[in-house]
Amino acid sequence: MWPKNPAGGLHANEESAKHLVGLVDKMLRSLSKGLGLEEATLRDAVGGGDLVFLLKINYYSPWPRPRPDLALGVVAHTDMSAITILVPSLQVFKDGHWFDAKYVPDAIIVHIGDQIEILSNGDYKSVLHRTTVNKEKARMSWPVFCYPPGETVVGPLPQLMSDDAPAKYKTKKYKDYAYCKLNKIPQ
Ligand SMILES: O=C(O)CCC(=O)C(=O)O
Ligand SMILES: [Fe+2]
Repeated sequence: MWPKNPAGGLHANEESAKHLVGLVDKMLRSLSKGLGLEEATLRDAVGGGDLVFLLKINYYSPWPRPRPDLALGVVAHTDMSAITILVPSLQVFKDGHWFDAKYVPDAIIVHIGDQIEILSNGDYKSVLHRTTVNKEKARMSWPVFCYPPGETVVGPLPQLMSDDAPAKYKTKKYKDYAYCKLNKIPQ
């Protein structure tokens, strides 16, 4: 699916994919530990070695109209993935305000996606984010969405639930979650 041009593009993509797989593995281990669980818990819950990595290329053309600050590239949303890896230059919502996640050379952003929020029964929050447009410059972003195979059943982890902490989310197949999200049907 990867085009032959630009030359070297395929190689660069394969190399970065290798690093990404390792990084995501580390992140999921740390996130599991943060919940007081076995390191492999979240990774196993999102499909283990079958976790899907989807690279999406976004192109935002310049917006040479009055008040580009009022136009949005992508409206506010959370990602339905487990986690998303991308380079910062978007806005995230925290404590009732939008903040610029400034570009820091060599840094990446890791979004918690909906599936990790569900598995953690709300202990981790799927980040609400959006993108803006620029008057003169086009902008591109290359987020990688990491999500479970469609048949994977995702719900709050039983280890995290008790009489005091009942399930806050439904348990369902990822493909059914994605269908509802994409079609704006309540989960
Ligand atoms: O363009 C970006 O930086 C992020 C895009 C985004 O949030 C998405 O594609 O889900
Ligand atoms: Fe997003």
